[in-house]
Amino acid sequence: MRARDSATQAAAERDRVRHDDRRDPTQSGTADANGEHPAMTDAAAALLPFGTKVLREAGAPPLPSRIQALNAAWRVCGRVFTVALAGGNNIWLHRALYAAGPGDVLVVSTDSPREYGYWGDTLTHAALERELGGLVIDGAVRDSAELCQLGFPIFSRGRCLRGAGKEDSTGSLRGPVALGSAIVSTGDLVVGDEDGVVFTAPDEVATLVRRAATVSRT
Ligand SMILES: O=C([O-])CC(=O)C(=O)O
Ligand SMILES: [Mg+2]
Repeated sequence: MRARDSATQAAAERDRVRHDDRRDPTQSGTADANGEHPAMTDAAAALLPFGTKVLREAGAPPLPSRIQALNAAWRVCGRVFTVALAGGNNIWLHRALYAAGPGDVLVVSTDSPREYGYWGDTLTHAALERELGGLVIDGAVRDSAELCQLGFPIFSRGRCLRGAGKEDSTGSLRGPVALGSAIVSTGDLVVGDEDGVVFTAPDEVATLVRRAATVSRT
């Protein structure tokens, strides 16, 4: 099977799973034939049953509201892998694809006042091949029709036609990144849905889940 065919099939399967029941931990995320979530950490699986609104009310810090799902039906939940980009250049995203692991969600800061389309269909096909969990970027993306078909969950500032350069440039992987006033670290957990994106440190997950269960009941 050609790589693109298998990536498209994988995306279709993810989309099917995601749409079946977006709040049921046995049905959401990237499930294998046994319904298991091999790429999802236990901490991410604990957050999976809750929407961002409940998690926010339970105390999870939000990312800036300018970062929204490209398709409102998408949901993302996983371990964070951070990427810092120099404005107008996406070489560190290409590097991140091969440094991040299955299930990881790339959380990306950019430092340019001008807008660029940092991510598109080519990077999405590579991310699907690498079984990454999603993209959260404080910047824009392009090729949006293809992105919506591929189903890889993308949360961004919207769309921009201007392409990003690929020259070697300043940037980093795995360091703390600032998205607005939120500081996100590799190993944090991130959840995104139609209302926005929240994140949490791993040692806060148990408390957050307890509070979220209470919020859900009230
Ligand atoms: O310029 C880039 O690498 C972003 C893009 O359009 C793609 O991934 O298809
Ligand atoms: Mg493209």
